Amino acid sequence: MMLKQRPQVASAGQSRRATRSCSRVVCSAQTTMSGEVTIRRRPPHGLETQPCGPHAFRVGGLPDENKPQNILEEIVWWKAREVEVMRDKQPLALLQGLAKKMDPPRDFRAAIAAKAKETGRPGLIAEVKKASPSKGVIQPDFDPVRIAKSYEAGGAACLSVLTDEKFFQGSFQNLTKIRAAGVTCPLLCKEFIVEAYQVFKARASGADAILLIAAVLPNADLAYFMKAAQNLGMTCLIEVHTEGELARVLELPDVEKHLLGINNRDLGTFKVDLNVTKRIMDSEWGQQVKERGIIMVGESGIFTPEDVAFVQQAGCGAILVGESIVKQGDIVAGVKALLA
Ligand SMILES: O=P(O)(O)OC[C@@H](O)[C@@H](O)c1c[nH]c2ccccc12
Repeated sequence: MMLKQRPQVASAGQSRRATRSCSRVVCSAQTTMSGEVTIRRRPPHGLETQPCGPHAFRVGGLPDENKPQNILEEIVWWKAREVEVMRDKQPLALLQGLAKKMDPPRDFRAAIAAKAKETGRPGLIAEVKKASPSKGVIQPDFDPVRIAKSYEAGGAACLSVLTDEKFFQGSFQNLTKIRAAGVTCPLLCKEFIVEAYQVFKARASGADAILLIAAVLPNADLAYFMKAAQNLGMTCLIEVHTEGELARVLELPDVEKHLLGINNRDLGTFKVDLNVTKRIMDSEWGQQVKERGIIMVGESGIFTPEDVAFVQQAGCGAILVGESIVKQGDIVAGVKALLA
């Protein structure tokens, strides 16, 4: 099959100008087509200038460009520090040893494909989610193991477990606990991965799959983390939010062996719009996803069976759902109703 050309990517000079002219918001028109990474991995004047990490020391009075442009950038800057601290407590060599001793990972992609085939509906990745930066606490009565078991009983194909502590009130221990409780669904480690260290941490905590965010990671990093995950037997869910990002990630080697996802939530503005999935799947890049048989996951803002039908119609073979099911009194019934 002929691979079509990627949309024009703005030159480095153009994109620097664009970043400066819209400092605090993500420039949707610009990023929709280019697919270039606009998230900066470090504050321009260094991590010591940020209120992140365990060190109270902080340089004040610096220019605005040293403030994160949106929540995603703030999270990524925090992660840089968090990983340093984790590495001090648990060196990589130790983690690699632990990862080796784990039971082999389960096939995340196959579980989704099998469930979709069995039910004729998109395979559900049900998210164990206590809180989020946009909604605050979603489920105050948060028992991760009870929630995970209910998701499985309700018919989820796979589970997603948020491990970020600061912004989502999750933890790696939740992942470990859910795995130890005998849940058989494959587990996705929902983390903001910026270092290979976190890939090993995910596997050592019992994950079968990891999330990689195209808005944060250029293709060289995505390819590297995909290799690291593959070497450990894990699958990747590569998340995009624009046509340009999709065009870019479709060039990654072996991408068919993994999953792609479209996040309906703009992580710059928190706006959720299911039409993002429809628009991207209707583009020539969405067409390519269908032709190459890649499983696309519709992510975020899915509340009703009509929403499920809408993203299925758009071409999604799977859905990633948190809020609408985690806040149900009867989670088993809630999952069944969503998939009805
Ligand atoms: O709670 P919702 O709207 O159903 O969304 C779930 C999931 O898609 C969302 O939590 C998510 C999608 N991509 C992410 C990346 C990081 C953190 C969280 C996410």
